[in-house]
Amino acid sequence: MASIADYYAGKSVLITGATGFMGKVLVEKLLRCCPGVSALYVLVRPKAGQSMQQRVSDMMKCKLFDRVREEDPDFHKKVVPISSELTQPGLAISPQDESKLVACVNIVFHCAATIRFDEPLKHALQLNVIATQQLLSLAKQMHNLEAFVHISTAYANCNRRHIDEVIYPPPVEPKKLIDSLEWMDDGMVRDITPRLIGERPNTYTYTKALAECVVQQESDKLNIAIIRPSIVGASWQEPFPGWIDNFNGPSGVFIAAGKGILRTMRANNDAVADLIPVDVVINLTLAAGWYTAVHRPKTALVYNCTTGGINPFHWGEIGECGYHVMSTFKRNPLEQAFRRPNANITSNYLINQYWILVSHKFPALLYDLYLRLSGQKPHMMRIFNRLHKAISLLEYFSSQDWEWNSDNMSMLMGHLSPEDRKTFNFDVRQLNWPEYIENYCIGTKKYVLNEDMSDIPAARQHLRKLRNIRYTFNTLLLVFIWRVFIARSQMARNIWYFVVSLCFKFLSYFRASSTLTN
Ligand SMILES: CCCCC/C=C\C/C=C\CCCCCCCC(=O)SCCNC(=O)CCNC(=O)[C@H](O)C(C)(C)COP(=O)(O)OP(=O)(O)OC[C@H]1O[C@@H](n2cnc3c(N)ncnc32)[C@H](O)[C@@H]1OP(=O)(O)O
Ligand SMILES: NC(=O)C1=CN([C@@H]2O[C@H](COP(=O)(O)OP(=O)(O)OC[C@H]3O[C@@H](n4cnc5c(N)ncnc54)[C@H](OP(=O)(O)O)[C@@H]3O)[C@@H](O)[C@H]2O)C=CC1
Repeated sequence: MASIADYYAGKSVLITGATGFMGKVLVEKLLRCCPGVSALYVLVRPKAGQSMQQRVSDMMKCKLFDRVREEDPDFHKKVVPISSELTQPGLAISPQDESKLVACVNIVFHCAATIRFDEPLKHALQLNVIATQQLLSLAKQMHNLEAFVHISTAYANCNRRHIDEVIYPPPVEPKKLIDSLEWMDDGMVRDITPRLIGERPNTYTYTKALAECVVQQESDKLNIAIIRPSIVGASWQEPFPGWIDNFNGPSGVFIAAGKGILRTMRANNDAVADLIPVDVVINLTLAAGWYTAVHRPKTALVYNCTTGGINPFHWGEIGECGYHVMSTFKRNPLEQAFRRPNANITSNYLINQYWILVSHKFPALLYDLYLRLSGQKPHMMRIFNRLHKAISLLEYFSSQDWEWNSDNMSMLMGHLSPEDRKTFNFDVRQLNWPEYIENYCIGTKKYVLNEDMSDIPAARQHLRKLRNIRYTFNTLLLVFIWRVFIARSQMARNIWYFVVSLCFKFLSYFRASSTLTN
């Protein structure tokens, strides 16, 4: 049987969402590990004053492509940008481009989506569901299509605790919802959104569930695979450890903790933190494309691409006295930290609220006061308000536990040759979590914040300065408390002397007993 790279040789691949986090890794991996691939057609829209050609060419200049660039300097010639706005009728693809795609595409990878948790329902529906429907219509016209791979999310069915590799009945028939929302104005849609999404936390997971249903409706006409990754994080191994380029999911949280801004977050210490490295997801996706095209399963196969059932890692381990994240950021500090990194995880709502007040709001207020007094514009409270909004949207996922069946992942691994298992490794049993989290944190510093590792001594010096400021502040606070509350009242003074003499007695006792033992 042909290896995965052999299978992709000579094939034309269509990719949506190629400029996104996962799309980029998919493009890079295909070009590097399937050098025989004929062409990658990437559907891209112009954005922020840049043409789609410019965007794709800028994308391929980024560090992620360094390895493939070294191996084949002409790699970019295989990437063919196709202008497309997925929210428009016909995906806004020109008739010429459409004919080209219909004639030559062999495999489709549909990665594009809005992944925002606060997306208005109409827009999430337009992009995540209607665009998927339109892409499927285009795919059905393709003369040589062998596989259609749809990227969903493991949280599409987060209203369930146990999630099998099946497509569950949708919360509503997608067509009915599309027809109803068409005539409603934005205000009306906003009002009924909570009723519609029901037990799901946001429009993202809701529309991704509807998209799966839309994909299933075409499964008798196309060879379909659905990939459901959990929380996609930085790369584990490829093209190098720790590659990440955005603030989504845990990345923003790690950065905020590393900057000393985030001090507390609500999570269930015993719940599984189902992170999955992006390179694992992409390796599985490419292998699933190969398997779908070669084996042509009778029904659409769903792959829950998760780690919890195989190599579980828990929120408590991330926050274990802030062990991995905090120690990494203390050794490799982020530049211009607000405070020394020291974040804690708690499942208790009240304790979390207390720390938000004491460790977030109070320092922000003090800092803004300092900025005001020194004639600068205050901004810290605004940053904290944004942080609290983001955290409140993420806490749903860090406070609960899900159990995903990932039999199809194991089944697929069983079908790979030993060589393919190495090249397209998605065996997460080998993942060493502390090492992964350390590389992840360093990756946020290097690739998201674009900070230079050579500036670490200066950043450490800054942390030392912050520690001295804290010591000075605490001493001043103690003196203030003494002067205002203790020095003025005889009773408070007596209690104070009592506590101090008790401490002194304990100290003398321990010193004496340790001298005796020696
Ligand atoms: C140390 C203890 C840590 C313990 C806990 C650790 C981990 C976290 C816990 C939970 C993670 C759960 C994640 C569940 C994922 C479910 C899986 C999925 O299927 S989907 C993918 C996940 N999707 C997301 O993560 C998207 C979430 N984001 C949003 O929805 C929005 O960004 C928002 C949170 C609603 C904020 O929207 P807002 O309009 O306010 O901001 P923007 O997004 O437009 O950003 C504006 C600007 O700011 C930059 N930015 C964003 N976040 C940060 C940040 N944390 N720090 C600094 N800067 C940030 C952003 O890049 C934009 O910049 P620019 O304008 O230049 O592009
Ligand atoms: N990141 C994660 O943690 C997880 C992601 N997933 C799924 O993986 C897939 C990829 O996610 P990820 O890479 O993180 O997402 P990104 O937000 O990084 O990328 C989204 C991609 O979709 C494109 N896109 C968005 N709107 C349009 C539009 N109107 N027309 C054309 N293209 C558009 C974006 O293009 P542009 O650059 O022009 O904006 C971008 O290339 C999604 O389907 C998501 O649901 C699943 C589980 C977890």
